[in-house]
Amino acid sequence: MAYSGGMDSHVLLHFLATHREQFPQKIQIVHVDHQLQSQSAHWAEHCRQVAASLHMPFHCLKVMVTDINQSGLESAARTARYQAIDQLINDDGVLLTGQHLQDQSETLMLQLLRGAGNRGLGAMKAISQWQNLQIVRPLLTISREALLEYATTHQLQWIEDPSNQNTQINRNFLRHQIWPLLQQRWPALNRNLARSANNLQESQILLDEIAQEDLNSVEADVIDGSLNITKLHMLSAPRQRNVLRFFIKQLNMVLPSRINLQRILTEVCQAAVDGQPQVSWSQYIARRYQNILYISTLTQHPLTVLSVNLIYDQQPILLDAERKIVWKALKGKGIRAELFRSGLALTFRQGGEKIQLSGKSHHQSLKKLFQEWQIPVWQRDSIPLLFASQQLVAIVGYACAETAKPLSDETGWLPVIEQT
Ligand SMILES: Nc1ncnc2c1ncn2[C@@H]1O[C@H](COP(=O)(O)OP(=O)(O)OP(=O)(O)O)[C@@H](O)[C@H]1O
Repeated sequence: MAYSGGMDSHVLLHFLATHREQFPQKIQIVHVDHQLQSQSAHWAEHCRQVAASLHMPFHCLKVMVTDINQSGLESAARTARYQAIDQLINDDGVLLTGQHLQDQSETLMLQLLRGAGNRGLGAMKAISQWQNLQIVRPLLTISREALLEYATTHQLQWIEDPSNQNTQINRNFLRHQIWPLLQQRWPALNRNLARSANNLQESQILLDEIAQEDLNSVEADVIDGSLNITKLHMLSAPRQRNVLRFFIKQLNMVLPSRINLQRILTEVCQAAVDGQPQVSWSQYIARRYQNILYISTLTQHPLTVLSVNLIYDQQPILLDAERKIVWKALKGKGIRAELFRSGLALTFRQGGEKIQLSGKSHHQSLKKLFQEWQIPVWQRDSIPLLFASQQLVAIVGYACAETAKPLSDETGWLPVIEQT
């Protein structure tokens, strides 16, 4: 469980420690030292002592908080914290955190103030996923007053982080300046707002169910990051936006702003078929090739493979951070073993390449083949090519040459691209 040293997570820690025999899994305590304040090492020590006094296993992880400009300090610290904890927890472990009812209602209000859509307004889920990390929030329906009562009854000693008083931070401004006033008028404020968040979470489930159906109808392919634009246009405008957002989330990408989402739908999807419109956001890009919308990560094409001069065996070859070439042994197909003896050269398109494809009697230009296979223009330069004695013998992932083929009862080697 994530223990900041603050009151809420201290209550959770104390409850878990005093009821540990009721939990089948072993509970461990993790504190993250963000190193953002001068006292942070003292807090870490305080947390270690509290955990030791309750005989709980304790880990302290030090992190560097970066990328503050884009997301704000609170969010950058959270990302660094989750990344560090994710490294610590096993695949079957879950992380318990101490957010409570007021945290939930404040989150809803903060999302409302930034003009969030349905998903953001659903605020925090009792069980959610951050990359591979499963996060459980057992206190989400419990009021801060009830937690304070527990902490006082058990004489807990917690840390008051001075930055919690800084009303330059939006959440603190709401908490200290706005909430007391609202609560005077609406004593059930937190429960009511949390109920709204729950209702919105439920609406989101329905929207996701619709998006899931629509994903099939637009022939979305998560491996390629592609979908069919004609099919997309058969949906109503809100459904187009809904399915596109859902798809981008499935690709594990940051969602574009509403404006950029709309630009994808108008500028990219409605452009002339031969146009090359694109919209980029964060490190992602949406492009169109013919009738297909492609959404991908903007990667610099690394030419590291050029350091692999010649290939003599069927070992996997690392192309870049995401791709490798592996060899599939097949009877009568691919590249015959003998060609490896003098070495295969691996490179990318330079222009003017020709190949006689397996089963064909004539040569065709690579450019024509790429067009015929409808390979998006921007992907063409990153398709690995294999040469044997200056002759193109394989367009990796697509086809091999007739001249490289083994005899029908001989084993050949088919180069295939896999994710690393
Ligand atoms: N430095 C940290 N180390 C470990 N867990 C943390 C840390 N900061 C926050 N958390 C976890 O995230 C939850 C929410 O964080 P938030 O910043 O809202 O709380 P806090 O005011 O710092 O602490 P608390 O919620 O314990 O009073 C905490 O309850 C705790 O479980």
